[in-house]
Amino acid sequence: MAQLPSRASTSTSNAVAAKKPSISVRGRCVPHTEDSRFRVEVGYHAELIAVFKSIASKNYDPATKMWNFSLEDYQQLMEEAASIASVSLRPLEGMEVVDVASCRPSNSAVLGALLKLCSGWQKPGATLQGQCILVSPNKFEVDVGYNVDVIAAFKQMPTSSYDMKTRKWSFSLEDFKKAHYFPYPVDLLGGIAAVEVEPLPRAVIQAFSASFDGTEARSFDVPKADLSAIEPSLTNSLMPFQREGVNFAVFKQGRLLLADDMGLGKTVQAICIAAYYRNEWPLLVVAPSSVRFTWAEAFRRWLPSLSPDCINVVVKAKDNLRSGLVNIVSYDLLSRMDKQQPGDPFNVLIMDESHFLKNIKTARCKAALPLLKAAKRVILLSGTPAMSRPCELYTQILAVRPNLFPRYHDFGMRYCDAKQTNWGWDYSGSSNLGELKLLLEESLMLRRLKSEVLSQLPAKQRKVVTVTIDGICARMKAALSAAAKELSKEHRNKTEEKEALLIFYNRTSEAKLQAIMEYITDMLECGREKFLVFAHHKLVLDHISCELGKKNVPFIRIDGATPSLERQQLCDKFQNSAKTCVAVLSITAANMGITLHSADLVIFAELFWNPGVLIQAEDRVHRIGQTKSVNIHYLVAKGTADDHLWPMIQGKMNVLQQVGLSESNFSDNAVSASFHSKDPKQRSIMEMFQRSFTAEDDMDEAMLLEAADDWDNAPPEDTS
Ligand SMILES: Nc1ncnc2c1ncn2[C@@H]1O[C@H](COP(=O)(O)OP(=O)(O)OP(=O)(O)O)[C@@H](O)[C@H]1O
Repeated sequence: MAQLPSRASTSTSNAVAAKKPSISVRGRCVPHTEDSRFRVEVGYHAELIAVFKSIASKNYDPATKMWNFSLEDYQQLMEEAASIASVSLRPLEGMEVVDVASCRPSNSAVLGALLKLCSGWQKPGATLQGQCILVSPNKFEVDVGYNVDVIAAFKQMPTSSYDMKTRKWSFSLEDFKKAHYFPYPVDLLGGIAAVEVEPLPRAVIQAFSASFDGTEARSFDVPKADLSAIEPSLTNSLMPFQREGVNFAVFKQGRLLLADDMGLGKTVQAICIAAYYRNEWPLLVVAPSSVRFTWAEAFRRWLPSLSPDCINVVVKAKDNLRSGLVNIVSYDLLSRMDKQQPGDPFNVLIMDESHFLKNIKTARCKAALPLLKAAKRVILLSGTPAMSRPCELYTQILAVRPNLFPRYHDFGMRYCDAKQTNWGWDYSGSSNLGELKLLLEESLMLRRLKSEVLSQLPAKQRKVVTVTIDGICARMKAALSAAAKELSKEHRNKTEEKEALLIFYNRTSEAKLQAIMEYITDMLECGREKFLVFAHHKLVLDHISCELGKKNVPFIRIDGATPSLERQQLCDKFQNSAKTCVAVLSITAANMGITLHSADLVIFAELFWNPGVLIQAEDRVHRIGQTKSVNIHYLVAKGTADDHLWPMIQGKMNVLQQVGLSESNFSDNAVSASFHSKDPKQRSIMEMFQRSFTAEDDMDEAMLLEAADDWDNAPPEDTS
């Protein structure tokens, strides 16, 4: 049996002395040629480079192979460098010395040693593997199988506690310092050859350094920002939670992911945060193309002192991206303006609907990343930062805190349940979601739910309405069952499988046309004054519009073909005219950036595979200003692709809920149970749906949308 250190032998001084990290890289800060800058003369060290890259004012000089920075960032750089145990930087002469010891009394040694544990903990011969997981801001758990030596080691920890229910041991972070207890359990277990315990990730240790230390202010003690320089008409309009949002942003030095629920006023908060940094403008707002003009309108409303001439909405790729004090551009246009980008960096950047950045391989993300890297203030906005799974958060984390997870693989291993497959690594899963939620909230994300901050906002009621397709003609029935049969076959490859799914989805839209219109007619006849109808296929949108026209029902329609400028006018018409009672909306083109809360009913004529998009669409009515209880009706037809889409939506939603990114629960509806098919053949189709639509979602979406367009452009089939 391995010899365990006795409690007496782990007195603080001995343990720390024994574990004192050795410094492998020494460097120094010296004044740079340019005024108000300094450079760091130091040899190569990967972690230190990651710190350098995270500093807003960084600049690399290829001639000298040295990094230089603005003096404004001196304190931040020295503090971050101090947390790397093996690095020592001599302070800048003549500058106020950053007394790391006084910043983090006794913490830096502990922290440095903890960070050192993040590498080299693997034991190739270990037969029992475990993992440390953060379970609250000051507590972590060790998830490891039974081993008598491990239990003995755990019992030596002063704060250890055993949960009989979960059968897990947990320990306090803060007591590391308080109890002068060192080393960490991973080290304590170091002597047990058969056991390997993965420590907390480096990002967690850095983000929660205050908890190890217990002296620094934690983010819930966010100080009140001084907003006196901002025009009072704006600051006085802020609701208390919005004011807290601005405080948080200033506390985080203007770098954050504001992930408030849809409709909580992220726009006004972002404008106020940007206004706080007004002396660093020009400002760039990157938004989906459909909401560019809504942004311009919001600046005029909230910052009336800003001359309208200063607002530049970019509409063509050859327009000047930098001609205004406030510049607004769409993601797609930005990716076509690459040539213009080498210019002065934008110091202040707002990225609306930042989940648009979820795939690093897309042109829009590639175009945005250099701007994000160069910007000093990065304000990301999204009510749904991840639409279906944690890997979608990575680029947003990288944009706000580049040094938290410089390597995607590390993030993937920890939070995406990364698995090696024949085709490479698969990061589409999820793991340690509780820890990820804590980490995001501590380091970069602020998310408030409507239920928390708007007690007066009425509830949202969801209902699954089973519609029948019994009335469809025999030919269509045959086509639908052929599509279902085709899907249940063995497929040679994923492309074939997806094609079969698409055909089934498209056939479903045709089959539902009649039932959808019957339901809408019922709603009109039973006196529903105003409601939204969302659909995905053009065929369905056209059918609804045409039938409403025949019935002389005034309606508006917003789809992918509606010009951005017209969208706001149509919304105003719907909001202000009592006569306009239906809004016919495309799920993909009208799910964001618009307010239609004069209605209190939303009907989904079709389902969509991405639950984030559905929730966004629902929240066009469930937002500030809504006074009535909101009803959402999902029309689901048995015997169609809906049987499979609905359980898939529920599954994805559960993952988002665990990471705190959705309070919406699609599974609490009693009706939903009936959509889990018991037929083993159908079940396998459902699994196929899940498989096909979980990997490479972007590709799927593009492919699906394209396929749906092709389908829509084909002559409609007889629906009688
Ligand atoms: N402090 C405020 N005073 C008055 N109206 C407000 C305030 N904050 C927000 N609103 C209004 O609430 C509505 C929702 O705000 P906004 O569109 O900014 O929400 P959001 O969080 O960006 O939503 P989404 O994520 O859906 O885009 C808008 O009509 C906005 O004008």
